[in-house]
Amino acid sequence: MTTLPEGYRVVAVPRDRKPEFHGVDHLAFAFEPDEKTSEIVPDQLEWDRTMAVERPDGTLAAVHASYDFDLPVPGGELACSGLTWVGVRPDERRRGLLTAMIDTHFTRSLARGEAVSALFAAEPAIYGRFGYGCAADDVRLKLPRGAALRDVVGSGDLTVRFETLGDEHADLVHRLHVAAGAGRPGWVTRSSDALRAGRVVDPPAWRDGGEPMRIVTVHDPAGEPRAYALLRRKETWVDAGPRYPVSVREAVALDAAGAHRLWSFVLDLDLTSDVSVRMLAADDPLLALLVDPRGATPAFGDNIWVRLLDLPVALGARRYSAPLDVVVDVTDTRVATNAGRWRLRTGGPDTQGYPLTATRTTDDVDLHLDVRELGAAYLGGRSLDGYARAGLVTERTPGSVRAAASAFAWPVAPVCSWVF
Ligand SMILES: CC(=O)SCCNC(=O)CCNC(=O)[C@H](O)C(C)(C)COP(=O)(O)OP(=O)(O)OC[C@H]1O[C@@H](n2cnc3c(N)ncnc32)[C@H](O)[C@@H]1OP(=O)(O)O
Repeated sequence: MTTLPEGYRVVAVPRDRKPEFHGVDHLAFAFEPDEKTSEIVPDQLEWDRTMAVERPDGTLAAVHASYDFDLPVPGGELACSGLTWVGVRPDERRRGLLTAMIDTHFTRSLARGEAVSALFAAEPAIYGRFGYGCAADDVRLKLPRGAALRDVVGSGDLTVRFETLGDEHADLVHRLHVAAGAGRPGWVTRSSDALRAGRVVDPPAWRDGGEPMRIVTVHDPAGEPRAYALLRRKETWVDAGPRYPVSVREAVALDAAGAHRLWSFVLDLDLTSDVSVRMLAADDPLLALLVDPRGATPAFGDNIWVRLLDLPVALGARRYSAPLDVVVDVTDTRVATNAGRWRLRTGGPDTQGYPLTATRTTDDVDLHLDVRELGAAYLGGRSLDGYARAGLVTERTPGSVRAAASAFAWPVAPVCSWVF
């Protein structure tokens, strides 16, 4: 049932309505790109996945879009609808427009065979009500210049290049990004040429007084790239001398030696005082290598949010860390086909872990939970046991929460390294 005001309707937005689509987003997010920025930044939207709410007079009141992604999950991956560009005109807020768009998004995603949706939340209070669970934390650091790292064998054999980031780096960045994230749940890669190109653009308006974006690449003795960081320094002088901050947009490494060489270089740039980096996995090698992690003032924030749209397909697409046989009673107020009792039973393990089948059942319930908590636990980085302690998962059969928590947990921490 639509929540829209009378006369409003959800419509698809073709590319020739791009200025109107962008116009709503500019009002919602309070920005207006200059001409040069619009020229430089590629159009990353997929125009068969752009939707809006149209007012009775034919103008647009709200927009959203999605990307066609493959979401890496523990031991596998599956088709995922990456919700993005959600915006409602300020004078149309709190009239149910987002709610209507979410229902459209779910219906269209399911029709395309996308069993999950994922997003980054502009504000964390928005999406839980729609069944999205925050499935990963990321770590943010502010490292003092010269922060010491533990030794890694082979780091000294690697060489570093420092260049201005340009279109010519798009391929290298994409290749290393894909390879470095192999096996990491949540590590969505840039799935189109436009998204790949968008990662290496740097319009002057984005620089906030800093230098153009640079790229540090680390190479093995054969010249093959092993790691990169995209970063910007900002010229800053105080009475005591230079205090340039360094801001890292993204840093990935294929192995420990690459990570060590990369960070050794980035942490030792002349004139600088500190290095800020965001969106690291909770088990990123940098955190293990730091001699004084406390000195890096670690903070964490919500990273990727996941929504199960087709429960049996989604749960069947990943692997599990331990055998499991439980009956869960799932509440889902928006996708009725997910709600109710499911038996989750694993089969014999393969090389990735234990496969699982979710089947309808009328057997007694072992535990109750909402689809939001299932989404949060889906990538293996959030504990169902922790949610039970918070009263968000209810155990009927003693031991069932612990069993489910052990099975859903995964040894590699989930994270997505970029906001889509
Ligand atoms: C994936 C992404 O793209 S994230 C980007 C999201 N966009 C933005 O933050 C841009 C600025 N904000 C907006 O455009 C809008 O305010 C939106 C999209 C956040 C919400 O759109 P609305 O049409 O106002 O939402 P809608 O009226 O459907 O609200 C549904 C419910 O969510 C609640 N809600 C909506 N936005 C928020 C919020 N930012 N914080 C807390 N609650 C919220 C509403 O109060 C309402 O609650 P209720 O059902 O208890 O009454």
